[in-house]
Amino acid sequence: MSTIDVSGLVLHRGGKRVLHGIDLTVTAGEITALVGANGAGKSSLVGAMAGVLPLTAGRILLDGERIDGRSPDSVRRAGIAIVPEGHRVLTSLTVIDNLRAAGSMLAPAALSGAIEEVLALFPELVQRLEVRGGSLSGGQKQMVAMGQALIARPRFLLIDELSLGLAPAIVKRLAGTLTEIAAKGTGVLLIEQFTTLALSLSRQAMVMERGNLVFSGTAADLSARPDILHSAYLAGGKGH
Ligand SMILES: Nc1ncnc2c1ncn2[C@@H]1O[C@H](COP(=O)(O)OP(=O)(O)OP(=O)(O)O)[C@@H](O)[C@H]1O
Repeated sequence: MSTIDVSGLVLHRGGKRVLHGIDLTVTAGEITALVGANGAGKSSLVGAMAGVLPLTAGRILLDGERIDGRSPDSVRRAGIAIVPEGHRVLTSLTVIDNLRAAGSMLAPAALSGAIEEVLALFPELVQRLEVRGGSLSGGQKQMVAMGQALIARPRFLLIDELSLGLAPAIVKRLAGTLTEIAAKGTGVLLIEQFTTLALSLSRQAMVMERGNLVFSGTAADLSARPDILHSAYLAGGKGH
């Protein structure tokens, strides 16, 4: 079974220690939820796993091979793609050019096959291929952002906030696709502010509090422990 294994991950940002020794495993073919208050360190963790933020200490293994210290591009080529917070797309490029740009490392035949696969997941985009990114709705932007991450057929997808700023109907629709992506074998690490949604989609779940993991187990076990979530969100100072 394909896995990402993080151990002893310590990270500093702006001279401040923000992750204090994280151990976790993300497994292919399922969704793992990562929840916690604002500032708990979720984005920092995902940034470190994607090669964007350099570790102070610790290791990140992809199928047993070390990937920490590699560039974001190299991590991506190894099979880990990130959907950054805020459903960012290239606003002046059309939808099709956003997808082409994300797949520029692929040979032309592979690229058109990969674009077809993305459009099969997000058929709403078919009618909007020539629309500029900046003119899309938030939900459509998130589809493009997810499509960009999926274009290189990653083994793992790290999603920093699926639902932020999106209408509930769109979130539900995107959640369905996420389940489909995981069922096809991709491992998904899902940061999500709506814990009920995150836990309903996930098999495993983790809770972060002030740079530490304070829970790691099944989503079902966490759902039965509202005290853990309550205290994690209070610790952040901004209740959810
Ligand atoms: N660019 C940065 N430079 C310095 N410190 C940062 C930077 N970004 C975040 N931090 C700090 O890192 C810590 C973790 O923040 P991080 O954004 O990873 O948390 P988060 O759980 O993802 O929260 P959010 O949901 O608000 O994104 C916080 O103390 C934050 O102030």
